[in-house]
Amino acid sequence: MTIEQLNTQFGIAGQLEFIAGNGGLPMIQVKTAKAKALISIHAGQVLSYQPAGEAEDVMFLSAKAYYQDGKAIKGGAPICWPWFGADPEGKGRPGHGFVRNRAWNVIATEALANGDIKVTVGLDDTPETQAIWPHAFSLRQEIVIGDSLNLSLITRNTGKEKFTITQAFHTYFKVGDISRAKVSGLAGCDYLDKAGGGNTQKHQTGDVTIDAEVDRIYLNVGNTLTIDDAALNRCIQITSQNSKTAVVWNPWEKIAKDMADLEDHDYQRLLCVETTNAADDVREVAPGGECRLVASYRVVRG
Ligand SMILES: O=P(O)(O)OC[C@H]1O[C@H](O)[C@H](O)[C@@H](O)[C@@H]1O
Repeated sequence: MTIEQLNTQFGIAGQLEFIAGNGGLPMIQVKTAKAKALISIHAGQVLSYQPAGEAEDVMFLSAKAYYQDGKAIKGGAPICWPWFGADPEGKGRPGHGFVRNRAWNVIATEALANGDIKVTVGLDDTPETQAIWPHAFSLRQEIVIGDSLNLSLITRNTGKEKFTITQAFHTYFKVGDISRAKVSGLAGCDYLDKAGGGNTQKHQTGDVTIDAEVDRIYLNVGNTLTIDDAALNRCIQITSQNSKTAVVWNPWEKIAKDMADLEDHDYQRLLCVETTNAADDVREVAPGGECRLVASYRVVRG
């Protein structure tokens, strides 16, 4: 569909507009009394979310991000699906699955009675996806933009055999200074430490602080985590549903330098705190069944 057709069918006057974004990719711009947001239809990915009255975006978006078919967009809230991390079957398929680098569809847009905007984007199986992952599915992301940002990722099994998935909202949060940021809510949890390519189980005591590469899958987590960002003088509260694992990732200096789609110093300004079903938190979806992963983000002060 052209931008004009998208606006005719799904635009909401004064609040939601389709635009040609970076790389000419179709994007959805939302501006309401409560917040503004930018959503890419490519990858079905929220790129930006800023509540009204806040000086800074909640999300980090790389100035060197790719905006092209076949590539993931570095920043915002990429969707890892139907696997998180390396190919679980070791067949050489791409890390983090195959939906973060291809076009999705707009399913619906709606202005809710409370002033929030709801956008639903989705992807169904095609012969191309069947060749990568031989299952029939309907994947939907419901994005509700208001005082908080609520993301629901809904997997429906439209085939005749059960399948299993792991998945993530691989969200990049913007931080003012990584050396003064911390994550609370994970004390007492065990985690798989994947930094440096390792995979050892460790135990978290106290808040998580970052002064080197961090790549961890926390196990048996609760449903509220908080990023305390002293430099921006704000906290971001992350609440989840149907998630027993959370990933904390920061590439630190060397890996950031080696990534073509990050500026050298970006590691100081980003922190991924990912709401996931990862590691042993594997979900089985029966024929006709569904699995719903939910993450909500809210800026909290004081
Ligand atoms: O660069 P990407 O493919 O987007 O992955 C970035 C990172 O994502 C996750 O957090 C993984 O745990 C990391 O191992 C990975 O390096």
